[in-house]
Amino acid sequence: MAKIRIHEIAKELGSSSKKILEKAKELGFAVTTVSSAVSPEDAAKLYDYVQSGIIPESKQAKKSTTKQPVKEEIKSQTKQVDIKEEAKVSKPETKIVAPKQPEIKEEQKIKDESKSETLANSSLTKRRGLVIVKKKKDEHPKVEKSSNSTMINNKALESMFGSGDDSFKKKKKEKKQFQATKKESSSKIDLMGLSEFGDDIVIDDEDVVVLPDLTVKPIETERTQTNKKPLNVYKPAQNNGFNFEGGIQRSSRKKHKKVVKDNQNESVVSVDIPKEIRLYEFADKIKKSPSEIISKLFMLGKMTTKNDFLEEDEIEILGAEFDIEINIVDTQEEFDYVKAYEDEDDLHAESRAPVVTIMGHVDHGKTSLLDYIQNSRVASGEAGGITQHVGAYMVEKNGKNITFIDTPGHEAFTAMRARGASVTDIVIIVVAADDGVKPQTKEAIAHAKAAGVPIIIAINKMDKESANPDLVKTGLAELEIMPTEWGGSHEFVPVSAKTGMGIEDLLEIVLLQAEILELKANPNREAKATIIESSLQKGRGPVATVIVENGTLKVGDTIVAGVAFGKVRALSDDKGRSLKSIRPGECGVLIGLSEVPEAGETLISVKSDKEAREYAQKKYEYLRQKELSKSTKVTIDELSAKIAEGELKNLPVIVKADVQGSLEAIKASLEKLRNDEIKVNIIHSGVGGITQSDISLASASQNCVILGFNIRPTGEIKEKAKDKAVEIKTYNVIYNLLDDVKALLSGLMSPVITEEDLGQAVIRQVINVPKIGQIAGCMVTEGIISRGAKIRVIRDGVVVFEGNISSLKRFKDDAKEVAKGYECGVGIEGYNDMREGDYIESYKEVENRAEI
Ligand SMILES: Nc1nc2c(ncn2[C@@H]2O[C@H](COP(=O)(O)OP(=O)(O)OP(=O)(O)O)[C@@H](O)[C@H]2O)c(=O)[nH]1
Repeated sequence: MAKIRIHEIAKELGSSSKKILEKAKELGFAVTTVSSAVSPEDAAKLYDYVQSGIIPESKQAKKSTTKQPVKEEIKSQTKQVDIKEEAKVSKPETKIVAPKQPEIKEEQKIKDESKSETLANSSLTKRRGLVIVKKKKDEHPKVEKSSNSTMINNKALESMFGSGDDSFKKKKKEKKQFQATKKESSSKIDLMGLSEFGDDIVIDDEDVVVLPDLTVKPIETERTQTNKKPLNVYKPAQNNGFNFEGGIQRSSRKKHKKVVKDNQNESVVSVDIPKEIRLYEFADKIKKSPSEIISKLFMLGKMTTKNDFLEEDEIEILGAEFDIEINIVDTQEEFDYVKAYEDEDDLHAESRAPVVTIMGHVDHGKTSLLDYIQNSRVASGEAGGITQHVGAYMVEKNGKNITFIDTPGHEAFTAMRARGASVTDIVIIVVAADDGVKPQTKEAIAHAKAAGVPIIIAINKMDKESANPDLVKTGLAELEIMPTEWGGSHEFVPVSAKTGMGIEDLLEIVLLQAEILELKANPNREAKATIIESSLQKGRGPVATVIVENGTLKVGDTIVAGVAFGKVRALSDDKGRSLKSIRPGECGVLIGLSEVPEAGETLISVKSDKEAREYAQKKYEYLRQKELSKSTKVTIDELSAKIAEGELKNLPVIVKADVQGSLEAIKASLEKLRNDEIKVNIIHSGVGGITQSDISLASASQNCVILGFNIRPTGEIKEKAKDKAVEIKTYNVIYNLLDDVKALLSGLMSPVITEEDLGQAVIRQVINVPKIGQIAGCMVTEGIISRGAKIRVIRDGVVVFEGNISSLKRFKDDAKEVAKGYECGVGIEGYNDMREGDYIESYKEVENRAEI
């Protein structure tokens, strides 16, 4: 075989002859000049060496080249097995070198690419238009490998086009290096079983090839998008590889957290929260936005506004939600003048007068009893004979004072009775000996028991012939009120308010009981009293009946009672005699307050006007805010209930009364007047006469009525009411007021429709009249058949039709009605299926006014 000269090889390789000569020498070829020639095999080795720079095979190649014939010759010799095998391993390439020169070039190209790839590895991810594909190991001849590479190339492209996802993943993979927001699954592209394709980008240049990446556009698009990322709300969601829902929510929370954290850096780990706090104030205290609080509460089923007051449990839950330790502080203490009063030590205490409440069923004689005790005629002066308001009276017995609270017997005063019992030391329950235990007797006992006060039973009307004290005793025994003679612990005193029988005994038992109770108070300090009733009196202003619990109330004292405050201008007893002071356990009437205090309110004497004003103002502000808050704060349940209420018809009323006690009683009774369809809606109420603004308010509300109790409208007010067509109704007996309202409500209710049967007729014959239809020949069997009335057709006891009569004739004449025992012809509107033997029933619908 012709030898090849070094310079020829150099020429072919595009290198200098000198360099190739050196390379040949390095391979140990016997060459001296560039004109020296080498065998084609050696030339191939030289090619390889120059191109790859790898020597190893040089000597071996030499060896094997020289030994090849030997190997072939001694193929069968076992001694040569090692060499043969070695040769086998190292040979394949050699064998195909010559015919495969172009392939070598191709491989070289690939290698060049690989090399450039290797160089590019560090900056690989910045490149576009190239995809790194892992090469298969050199197990196959290079031709195949080369074609394989082409195939891989094709397959890769195919895969990229066919499965956009995969290529996308690949891109993500690359992108990941410079943007870590998208954590996509890093699944690998499986090309021709090359499961590691697309794996980590740490590339061994022997094993990879770089392929053109035709998916460059999407990548660019995505990159552009990526660059715009800051606006992307889903950003955190992409980060967490879970579900979107959670992702979005978490994202927002996370985002918030970040913002809040900055705020929180101002430290909110533990905070003092006042008991009464509005939502926005709370938000401010815990460094959150009100909307965050509102949405938290909304999740808990509470609809709130930022001005609403939060309830204690809401505050606690919110604290837990935001992980903040909350100490609830009671700010009411600020204006809790009662507590401030009680906090002061009471070292000195003297015995005081007992406060007694008389309770009992209506007409059992409470007022008569008190009247007798007082030696006056209170009962006779009362309108309708019913006590209208709570009064307090004082009597003297054996040089000691006893204060009585007279609670009205009407059921409407239940609430006030309960209140009366709470300031009471002893309760006398009056039971008429001729009537026994009645519902209000039971109620009174329940109140007294609840207040935990001793009960004395006065069996009244003992003068009556029908008096049966045992009836009272057995009735009360059922309520666990046992007389002492039956082994119980309650005193039963038979009395007569009419004759005065037993009344002295009753008073003595009261004093005895008071002694047992050891009632004590300190008369030498500021007064603490309870408002029993209050009213606005012309020329006197707000007037309040009080019972002093502790201390002494004196004229000139600075006082506060709820939102009312002032100086005691005058004090008087129940008979109007002026007093200088009222001692503990005693009662009296005072004037001097800034406004009408609520019945049941505690009154305290304070040291300065400023103090009194501050307390009152703070309480006023507190109540006002509370009221405002109450009107806006609704739970979801309440909301739906309110919507349902919209269906409810209501009677708007304005109630005005002379005294607070009556007003409360009327309001309580009116609120009870309701059913599923209607209710009374008290749009305004107050103590005092009817004012211009009451009229304006009433005229602004449709169908509003002004109800006055023990008050009369003056000429001017009357005029205005007439002008504005506002109805004013005044009363001096509660029953009458309630009856009238009931009647008004009944008018609002849908009428009750009832049926009135008129009569029945049996059909004996049915004839068809052309153009008219069926006419039934009937015999009236009961009552009458009336033409104007409604009818129903009854067949075998079953109603088969209901409607109206179209014609009713007696012989040939039209008839208005046909009575029992007569025959008639009946035509029915729109009904032509009458049969012999059917009954026709005639009836009338009557509308009755509904009553509540
Ligand atoms: N015979 C007799 N009649 C009495 C006695 N006590 C009261 N009455 C009469 O019973 C009626 C009701 O008496 P009141 O004192 O008004 O009864 P009340 O329990 O105060 O009634 P209210 O104020 O409506 O709660 C009056 O007609 C009294 O004259 C009594 O001891 N004997």
